Amino acid sequence: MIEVREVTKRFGSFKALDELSLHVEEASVYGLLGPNGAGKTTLIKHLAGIYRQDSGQVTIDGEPVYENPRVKSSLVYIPDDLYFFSQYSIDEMAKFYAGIYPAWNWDRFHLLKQVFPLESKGRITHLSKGMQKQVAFWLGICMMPRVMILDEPVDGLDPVMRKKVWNLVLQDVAEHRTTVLVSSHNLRELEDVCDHVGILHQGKIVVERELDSMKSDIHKIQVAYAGTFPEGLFQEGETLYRTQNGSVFLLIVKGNREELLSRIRTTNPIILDVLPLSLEEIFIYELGGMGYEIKNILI
Ligand SMILES: Nc1ncnc2c1ncn2[C@@H]1O[C@H](COP(=O)(O)OP(=O)(O)OP(=O)(O)O)[C@@H](O)[C@H]1O
Repeated sequence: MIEVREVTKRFGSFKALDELSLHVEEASVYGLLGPNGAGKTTLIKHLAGIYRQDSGQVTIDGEPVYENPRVKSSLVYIPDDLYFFSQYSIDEMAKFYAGIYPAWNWDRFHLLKQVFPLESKGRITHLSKGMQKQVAFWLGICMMPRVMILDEPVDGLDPVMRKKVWNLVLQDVAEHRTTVLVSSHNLRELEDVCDHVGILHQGKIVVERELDSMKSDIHKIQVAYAGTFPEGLFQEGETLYRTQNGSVFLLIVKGNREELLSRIRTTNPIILDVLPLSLEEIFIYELGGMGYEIKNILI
């Protein structure tokens, strides 16, 4: 389990993380979203034990991460900018990691040759960016980590390989209770794999939600009336958004779906439809409701 408590990190006088708190349950996948410069990589480098926070705590399974070899030996960090020893082949890199990761699994390494179509004797640094990313996952998965920290993980991978890589990671979450934190700009990508998503903005988590409950809690409703809109139909805070086109109203409302619908029916609408709502729309309306400049937060 990953726990970040009131962490602040300054670079000079600039506060990159501002009393940030975050919690990731064991065997779950947490998606970290945010615009450029929000602080995602800075946070991730704290989780990987590369940066030391100015204040606050960063722990994994209750132990501080920074300068803690025991925690690091069960943690895999796949950064956006990968690094491999310049002369090493995949086989040589695997031998190197096998020597430092106690849970390294050679059977997995050989089995995964079927998934990653790469020549394991060639130099890694001669491979393309996407192929090097495949190597990072191949080796990372063989370390049998308890925690995986992934920064823009599938950036550079083709769609087929993205799917394969996510399948492997999610299989470990299900079978080995691996805990995953993944940063991305792509909400659509996170929607398929995460069970929690947090949005980071100017060094703070501004929204954090469990995806299943979020989707069942917010609704897009189209409704039309012969007369005027029955003001007072919704309580304060229930309506996140309302727009009117002639006699038709488009509403984004929070609450129990059946309860909301039966309440609306009592006002005798001439049209009442529930429309599909994407995760992206939910975040946009929620953030808008909180007074954030949405276009600056979600891309
Ligand atoms: N080593 C550093 N020295 C000074 N400022 C830094 C340093 N690292 C990060 N920053 C600043 O901290 C802020 C957060 O940077 P960070 O790389 O964490 O953002 P990010 O959310 O990962 O952005 P992106 O999506 O562009 O990768 C930025 O304003 C950046 O300029």
